[in-house]
Amino acid sequence: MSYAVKECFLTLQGEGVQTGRRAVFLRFAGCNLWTGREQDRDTAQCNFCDTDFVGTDVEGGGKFADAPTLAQQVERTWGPGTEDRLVVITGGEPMLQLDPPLVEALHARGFRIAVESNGTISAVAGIDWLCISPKAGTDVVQRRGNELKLVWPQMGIDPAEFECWDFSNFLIQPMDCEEREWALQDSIRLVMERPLWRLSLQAHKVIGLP
Ligand SMILES: C[S@@+](CC[C@H](N)C(=O)[O-])C[C@H]1O[C@@H](n2cnc3c(N)ncnc32)[C@H](O)[C@@H]1O
Ligand SMILES: Nc1nc2[nH]cc(C(=O)O)c2c(=O)[nH]1
Ligand code: SF4
Ligand SMILES: [Mg+2]
Repeated sequence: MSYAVKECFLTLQGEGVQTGRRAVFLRFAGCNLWTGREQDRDTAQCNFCDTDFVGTDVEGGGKFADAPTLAQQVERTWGPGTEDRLVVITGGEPMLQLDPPLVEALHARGFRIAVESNGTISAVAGIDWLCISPKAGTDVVQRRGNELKLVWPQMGIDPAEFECWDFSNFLIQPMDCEEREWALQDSIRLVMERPLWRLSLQAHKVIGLP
């Protein structure tokens, strides 16, 4: 299978339990909950997205004919060193494209594979760190993973409904939006009330990394 990649770049993981780790970000183009066009945002199933995932035009992006070619691009982006290699596969929705051959090709090059997914498509086997971020009104089928990261606030979602799902970590991430100060304060309130949850700030935005 070929892969449509928006961008591929080196940065620090800015979200969740792995915050601060050096990682190659592989961002796939396309999502099943929004077209990515601003004129469709209001009617989309997910309408607070902070990411441009349309096209294959940014640094390291493009169409990749097969898994080894794409894994080679990830390896090139990591640079020298074979220790502690980490790739974070995101999007758009990565589970539209991530498949067993790509998992195998990345593992063969010594990468641990982290994935950021909305959970509406079952995750492929072999992922080393799975982050699921549920969106209100969607059918989340992937109810097991390493971290559940809920962007907050979202109308029509009660965090309590996730607490029996099979995750090792539960995170609340304030929504980056016009009302971000209110989103932060309400996230703090929620974590204070429900100590199972931890606050995830988008550290990369604070320190000015992509
Ligand atoms: C751009 S999404 C791509 C991966 C996947 N489609 C998903 O939604 O999990 C990456 C992460 O950013 C989060 N996110 C998106 N928009 C956000 C916003 N405005 N504020 C805070 N987090 C946001 C998502 O919930 C997800 O955890
Ligand atoms: N530095 C950095 N960390 C991130 N963690 C999750 C991201 C995403 O867009 O999926 C992201 C991102 O876009 N940049
Ligand atoms: S599901 Fe993820 S990529 Fe898709 S629109 Fe929502 S936050 Fe953005
Ligand atoms: Mg991002």
